[in-house]
Order: sequence, then structure tokens, then C-alpha cells
Amino acid sequence: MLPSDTIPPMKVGIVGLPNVGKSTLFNALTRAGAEAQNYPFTTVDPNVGVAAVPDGRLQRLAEAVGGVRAVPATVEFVDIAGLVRGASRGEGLGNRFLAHIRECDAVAHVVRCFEDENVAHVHGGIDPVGDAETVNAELLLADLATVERRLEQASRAAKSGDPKRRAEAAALERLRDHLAKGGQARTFPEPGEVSEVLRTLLTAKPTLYVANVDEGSLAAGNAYSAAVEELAGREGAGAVRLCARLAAELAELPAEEAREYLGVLGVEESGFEEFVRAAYRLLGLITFFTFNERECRAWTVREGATAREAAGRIHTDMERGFVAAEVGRWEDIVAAGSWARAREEAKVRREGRDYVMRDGDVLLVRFNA
Ligand SMILES: Nc1ncnc2c1ncn2[C@@H]1O[C@H](COP(=O)(O)OP(=O)(O)OP(=O)(O)O)[C@@H](O)[C@H]1O
Ligand SMILES: [Mg+2]
Repeated sequence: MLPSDTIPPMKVGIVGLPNVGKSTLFNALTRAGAEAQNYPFTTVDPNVGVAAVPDGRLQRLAEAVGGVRAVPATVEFVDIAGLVRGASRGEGLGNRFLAHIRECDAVAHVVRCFEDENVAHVHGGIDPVGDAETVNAELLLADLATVERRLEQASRAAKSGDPKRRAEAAALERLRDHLAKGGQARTFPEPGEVSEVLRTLLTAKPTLYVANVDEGSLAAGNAYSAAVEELAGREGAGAVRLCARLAAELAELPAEEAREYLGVLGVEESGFEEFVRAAYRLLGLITFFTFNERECRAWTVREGATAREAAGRIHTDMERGFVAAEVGRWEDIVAAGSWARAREEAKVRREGRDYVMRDGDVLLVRFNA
């Protein structure tokens, strides 16, 4: 039986100006030890790493189903080189990183919200909204160029008089005007008309702003992070607050020590757990669980996935030979203390292939190999 490695992992690209903390965040996420240094352009080739999705339910479920090993779901992160003004014209490392962003399913946009005179800022002062706009302007210009090219092709095709082609050209024209006025593709009001080109646009990607604050501002935020949250609200993007440096340091400590340190700062988490969860929500992903006598595992599927599709996440053979599924809720299994007990209590249902999975479902697949 082959694992279903045909399904690409969800990929989140980490973008932002140089020296704002992207690689530091990446390290915290993946503990991959990507080089984080106090000078711009430390990162030239994107680092790709896999992060476990923090999920407090998993450990409890693993205990209930027999005290087995807990295996978390994962998301892939790509640490992309710092973006500078002129990138859309190929300045700095221009086109290279625009291409890297294009390959991602979502974008985490890191903005500097910490003051530290030892860390150079590429444009002088701390100005997270201005920084974000600099990066966004480059992404927008790149998108505008893409749409202009498509519009040119569509206009030529529309000369034939084919009404479908003409409608397409008209929609592209409206999209171009939207971008030219500074609107991100994400907020274009008629996405249905241009869905194909939208898939290739950088500003159409689900975006999460990451306000990278100093340790002391983690609990309550600061004026910079508040401004970033407001910006995100205006743009239909998400926002989280974290301290990348702290998260990276804590990733190196034993769990108990890390918890104590966070307690001193008055927070439960360094913000990085919330970041992964927010990225997950942003992508419209949900988690389901499976278990056997060796391990209890969390899996990722898109919202709306059916039981059969979920089975395909585990093994292509399970999808192909799918017969039925037994489905329980994680909290019922934990409350019952075991799967067998939950079944006795009628907390486990039999479902067919078209059952729509819910976040927190525990799935046992019956299939013909
Ligand atoms: N929250 C924070 N508070 C203080 N310093 C921080 C914080 N986050 C990151 N730093 C520091 O900022 C510097 C730059 O970080 P990092 O190398 O991660 O930036 P980068 O965005 O990846 O830069 P580049 O675009 O050059 O690759 C490092 O010295 C790092 O320790
Ligand atoms: Mg870097």
C-alpha cells in the first residue's frame, strides 16, 4: 500500500522587507536552523520547512485510544528572501522571489513591530504599515503586469466577436482597474469571472499579517501591532502578533522551561502556535484524527472534504477501496475513555463515502485492499 504522496502539502510563504524577522520565525516554526542574522539578505534561496500544527486535542485523544504516540498534522513553510522596492521590476532578487510566492497557497507577511537599535531597518524608522504597503505595492505591480498581459490576449481574442471572449476581456479590464487603483486582487468583487487568472495572482492569496513585536509587547501588543491589525481588517487579511525571536529561543528549550518563561511574560503561548492555527484557518483547512495500535495521527483536509477524500489523505488504496467509515467526535472518545467504550455508548456512527468531514472527527476507514 502506498501513502498518498500525490497530494501536495499546504505551503505558506513567509514574505516581508529584509531584516524584519522572517528567518527567525521560520526557525521557530520548523526548528530547521535556517540562518538568521542581523543583516539584510541573509536568506537568498528559500528555505522550505515543515511545521507541526499545534493541537491540544491530539495528545488527549492519543491517551484515550490506548496511550499511543501522537503524530501531528503538518504545514509547509517557505522562508522567502526579503522583498525590496522595485522587486516587480526585478530589483534586488526581484523576480525570483515573486516566483516563489506564486507557488505558495497562502502568504504570511511579517512586519517589524519591535524597536531595537541593534537591528538595522532597511528604510530607517519603524513603520509597519508603511513597510507592508511597500511590499504590497510590489506584489500589486507584479499582478498588474500579469493582468495586462492576459488582457492583451483576451482583447485580441475578443475581436472575433465571440460574446464569451468579450465578457472575459471586459472582466479582466475591471480587474485591471481595481488593481491600478491599489485594490488587492483578494478584494475584487467579482472573482467568479476571472477565477483562472486570480489563481496566478500574488495579492489574491490568503494573507496573514504577522506583527513581530518585542517580548514585552507580546501580552498586550503595542501601537505598531494595533496599526497592523487595523490594516489587516481593511484588506480582508488575517493578523497575528508574535515575538519571532522569543519563539525561536523557546523552540530550543525544554517544554517545561519554555512554559515557565512565558508565564513570567504573562502569556500562555509565544504566539507561534496561534500563527500556525491562523494559517490553517486562512487556508480553509480542518483536522481529523485516525488511530491504530501504534499511533494517533492528525490529518489535514480542506473544509467540505468527504469521508472518502479524507480516507485518500491516509492511503490512496483506502480511497479507491472505500466501503464505509466509522466516525466519532474526539471529545466523545476522550470522555468515554476508549473507542470501544464510545462505540458501546452509541457515540460512533457509520457513515458513507459522501459524509462531509467535520473538524475534530475521528475516522476509522473500512476498505477493500
Ligand atoms: N521580535 C524581535 N525582537 C527583536 N529582535 C528580533 C525580533 N525578531 C527578529 N529579531 C532580530 O532581527 C534580526 C533579523 O532577523 P531575520 O534574519 O529573521 O530577518 P529576515 O527578515 O529573515 O531578513 P532577510 O530578509 O535579510 O533574510 C535578527 O537579528 C533577529 O534576531
Ligand atoms: Mg531571512
